[in-house]
Amino acid sequence: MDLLRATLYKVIGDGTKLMYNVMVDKSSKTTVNLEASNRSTAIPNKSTIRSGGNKAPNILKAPAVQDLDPQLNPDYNFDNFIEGYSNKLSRSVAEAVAQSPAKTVFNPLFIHGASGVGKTHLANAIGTKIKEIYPEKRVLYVSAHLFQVQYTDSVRNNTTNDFINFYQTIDVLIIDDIQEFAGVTKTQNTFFHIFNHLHQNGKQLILTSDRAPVLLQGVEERLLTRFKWGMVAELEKPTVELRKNILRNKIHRDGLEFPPEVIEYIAENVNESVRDLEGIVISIMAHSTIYNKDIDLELAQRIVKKVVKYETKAITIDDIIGTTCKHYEIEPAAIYTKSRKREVVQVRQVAMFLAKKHTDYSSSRIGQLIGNKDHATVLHACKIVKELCEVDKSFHSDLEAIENTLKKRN
Ligand SMILES: Nc1ncnc2c1ncn2[C@@H]1O[C@H](COP(=O)(O)OP(=O)(O)OP(=O)(O)O)[C@@H](O)[C@H]1O
Repeated sequence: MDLLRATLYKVIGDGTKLMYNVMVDKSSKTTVNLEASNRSTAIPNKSTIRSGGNKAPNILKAPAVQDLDPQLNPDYNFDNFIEGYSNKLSRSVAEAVAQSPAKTVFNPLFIHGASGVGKTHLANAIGTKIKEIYPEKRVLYVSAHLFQVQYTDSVRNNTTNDFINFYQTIDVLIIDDIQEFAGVTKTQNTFFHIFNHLHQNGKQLILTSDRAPVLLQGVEERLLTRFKWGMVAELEKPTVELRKNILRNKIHRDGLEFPPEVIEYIAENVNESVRDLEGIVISIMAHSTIYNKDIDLELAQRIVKKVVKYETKAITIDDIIGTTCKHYEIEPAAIYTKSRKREVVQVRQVAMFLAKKHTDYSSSRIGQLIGNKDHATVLHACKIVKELCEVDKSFHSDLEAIENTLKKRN
């Protein structure tokens, strides 16, 4: 008793009251699961509760709502989850679940999408909102990885019953990155039982994954079918408009000011993940502060280039001809004619210049492919284009526009 008391005071707090009840079932040699109210409990003084981080679920602590740290990130809420076309559906469903956990048809709610599109944010937002509206609910956010570690520990320590009992007391269970369960059969099996228990008892499950259920290889079919019982909602890659809004919001929240063309540039070129957008804002801010430099397009371009993998799919002569003709509004067929019309000649020259700059073809080959000319014509075209660029602003910006279109075609 003394040892137990001293340990409880140390771990939970002074004055923790220990109540226990030992039942031994000699006939079956199995552990008896008791209802929470009958089970041994240790109720800490409210003033001395310490956040244990739910690292290893402690059955002694399980029944007290106020003693369960939901492990939610309060920075991830609905207020700062910006809505756009690509996440509208998922966000609406998430809000419905937050308003009425386990009372909608969205149970389980399975949110999937590529890395950095906001799955963890949205899942946390649901949990945070539920805690706001229903403080008495036992909400728990846990990564699939941590769930698996806890399960493995419980097997090692022979406390798997406690582990399962603990999870069966949760009202809203959020498991992030469920794809991590692939290939770990025993964890899946245990989760299957927890899932069934919670679902049958009217508890809400929220799962996130980097892929849709049908693509989750290494996850048992019986789990996959359950994942599809409720709502499978995809968070798509953010559209350019959403990226702009997220950027503006972040910049505003951080008390910064970025010129509009910088926001446009970042939003147009960083199109995979919101995490990348946030990283770029931080890098730009750091560079501007450390080097005492204004935030301008040039700085943004330098930083974006380091972060974004420009897929350098080789530019072809056909790409160049197509883009240049489109820009100058002439038919590509005109390039291959003998026409000496000024506009056709100029388009040929621009195409030759761009081919020299962006492809590895020799001048003779470029000449052959663009209007069947010789290599001297190609070199002459390059010289003319360069000279024109230096003296004619509008010609220069035409060329830049064509080059930008060529880069973006990837
Ligand atoms: N719509 C949004 N509005 C505001 N911030 C967002 C939005 N979507 C994502 N974010 C932010 O982007 C970052 C990455 O989001 P999050 O971690 O939720 O992505 P994820 O899809 O869970 O990624 P992963 O699969 O790699 O874990 C977070 O800082 C998050 O706040």
